Amino acid sequence: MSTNSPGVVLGLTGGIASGKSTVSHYFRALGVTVIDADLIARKIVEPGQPALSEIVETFGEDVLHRDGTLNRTSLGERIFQDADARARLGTITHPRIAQEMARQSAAAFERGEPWVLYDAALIVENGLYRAFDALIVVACSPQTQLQRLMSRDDLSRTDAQRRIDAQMPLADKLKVADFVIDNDQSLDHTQAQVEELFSTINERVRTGGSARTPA
Ligand SMILES: CC(C)(COP(=O)(O)OP(=O)(O)OC[C@H]1O[C@@H](n2cnc3c(N)ncnc32)[C@H](O)[C@@H]1O)[C@@H](O)C(=O)NCCC(=O)NCCS
Ligand SMILES: Nc1ncnc2c1ncn2[C@@H]1O[C@H](COP(=O)(O)OP(=O)(O)OP(=O)(O)O)[C@@H](O)[C@H]1O
Repeated sequence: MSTNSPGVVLGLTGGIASGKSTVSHYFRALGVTVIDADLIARKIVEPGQPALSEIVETFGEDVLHRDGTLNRTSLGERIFQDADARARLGTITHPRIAQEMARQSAAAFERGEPWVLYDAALIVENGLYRAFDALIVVACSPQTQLQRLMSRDDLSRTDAQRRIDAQMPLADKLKVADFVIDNDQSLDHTQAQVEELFSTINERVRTGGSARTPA
């Protein structure tokens, strides 16, 4: 997800179900272009796409529905409990996701937008945080994360915990954060933080061409 871009690109990350999409929604409402890795990850595995053929070669026909679409539950069961399988899937999907994210950010800069946001769960895991002008980490307590994941995706405690454990602990992501959004409280509380951060970023980009805290 290296950006190499002419404009300012911020990363937005955090653990599964920590609230990245929720935060993205509030940034979008303020007019920010948010480039969503999960959405792109879905598009690149549509029937006919080369990534889907590579997934079938690697994981077998069991990861397909009868109609030829990807069985996400089946692939999820394989990869969330097996680090090697996750790595193999990443070699198929991540370069393609990165390429499409770069294409979308270039289009936003062509339109004259001063900065864009990349929403992706694995920015820190993949060592890509240095490629961003600044990194926003969405945080909530482990209990909140587990409860929200179980209820959103209708998962058992064991399956939800397995998905959480497939990612780096929040504490490690916080170490490399430039900005933290606390999403352990109400949605209003989160929205207010996004609005304040939006002003801070705009001001820094306008005056310094970067979103980081000036040295
Ligand atoms: C395994 C798949 C099919 C499961 O699909 P499912 O619909 O159940 O989940 P969804 O795509 O909505 O992902 C939900 C969340 O799971 C987490 N997640 C997804 N892939 C991974 C992974 N390889 N490692 C760790 N966490 C992951 C992320 O927090 C993501 O936001 C899907 O997640 C996938 O294709 N993953 C590979 C692409 C990828 O790495 N995506 C992460 C964004 S870069
Ligand atoms: N502050 C909040 N209060 C109550 N519910 C919330 C709050 N923030 C998020 N949620 C809910 O928690 C769930 C997870 O949030 P969200 O989908 O935004 O997380 P995410 O980080 O984008 O997840 P993923 O990593 O799977 O893409 C959703 O059902 C969402 O509606």
